[in-house]
Amino acid sequence: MTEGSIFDILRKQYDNKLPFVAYRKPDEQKGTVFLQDSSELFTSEDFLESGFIFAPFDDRRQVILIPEDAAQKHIFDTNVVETSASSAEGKTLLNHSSEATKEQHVALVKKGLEKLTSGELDKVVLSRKEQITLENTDPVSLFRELLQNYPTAFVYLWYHPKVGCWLAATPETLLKVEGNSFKTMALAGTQKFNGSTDVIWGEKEKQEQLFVTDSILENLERVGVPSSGIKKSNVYTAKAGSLLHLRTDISGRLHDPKAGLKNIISALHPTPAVCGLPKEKAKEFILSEEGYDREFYTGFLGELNLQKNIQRSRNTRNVENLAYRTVKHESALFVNLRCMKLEVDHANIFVGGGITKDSNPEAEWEETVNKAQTMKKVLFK
Ligand SMILES: C=C(O[C@@H]1C=C(C(=O)O)C=C[C@H]1O)C(=O)O
Repeated sequence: MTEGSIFDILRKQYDNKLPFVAYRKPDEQKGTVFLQDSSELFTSEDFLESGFIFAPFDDRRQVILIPEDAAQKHIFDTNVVETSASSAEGKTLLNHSSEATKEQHVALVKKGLEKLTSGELDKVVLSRKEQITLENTDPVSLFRELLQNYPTAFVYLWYHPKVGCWLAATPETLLKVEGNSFKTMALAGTQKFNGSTDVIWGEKEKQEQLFVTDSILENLERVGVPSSGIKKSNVYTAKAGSLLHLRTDISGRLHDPKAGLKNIISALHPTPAVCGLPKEKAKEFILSEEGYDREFYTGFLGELNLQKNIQRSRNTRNVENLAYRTVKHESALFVNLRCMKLEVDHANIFVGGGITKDSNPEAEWEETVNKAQTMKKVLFK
């Protein structure tokens, strides 16, 4: 499939109000498209189906599924994606955030700080929604811009006529499962990228990232993945667009991957990278105090139980093995960050940050302003 035609097909699907998703995984050249053949709203409860899932922050709400057997699948080459207009790189972006929004966010952070200093919470991720007025926005063109600007992110365009249209370039993996091995990451702590990844991190950032790592390890153990079977990288600095984060890679093995997917997802989601600690108390605070609906922001999305044929290695000594193919199931789920929801005449950008007792409300506001640039870069070009 040539890239020119795939974007035309996406536009047609969108104009026909039929569900679809187009995405490209981090650092990959190939993108994938699922085009659903009806406007039915499918859901997943146990994560046993195969397809592409789209899950909200609040895990009591329904998870949307594009089932593999109700969709056409295409692979396309993102390497040749050229955008017609000039690149957004280096443009001065308008800051549409009003003082009122700033005051509101700073007040929310201060409220969070009260719970942190009293010891009720150890960490809480607080966020806001920013509305940007748009004219004649073509989601497919925005998707192309995202592909070009963020090669190391998971970039997607997702649409369902009964739910809405979402795009993102997210740096965060929730869970990758291949056969019986899994990978996840603890990503938290933010600073602006100023030309080098060799930077110094403050105690606040180190602490908030450590909360995420420790909580992931504890929760995995709780669902039967012993810490002895888990590998953990050193903490390192990871670049995401014009931001830097602290990151730890975590990997291990599952006993029964397909049956255990629901278990492991509920152990991870929402991690303290997007919710807080203790999890339920932080979630309660977010739902009652943020004052808006996160919807799918800080939820997760991606490939669910897709079949992959694996040809056995040619190096094997047993020549008979060459005839075998093993079938493995793979899931690749990402946290929905650096995202926006497109409406008829505006976009909603969703941004937040982790608050600990050492947070400075003004600095937390600035962090959300910086995070909003990831989407603004493709909106204001
Ligand atoms: C909540 C967001 O990002 C998360 C919060 C971070 C932080 O608090 O430093 C960093 C990366 C993400 O885990 C967001 O982008 O909106």
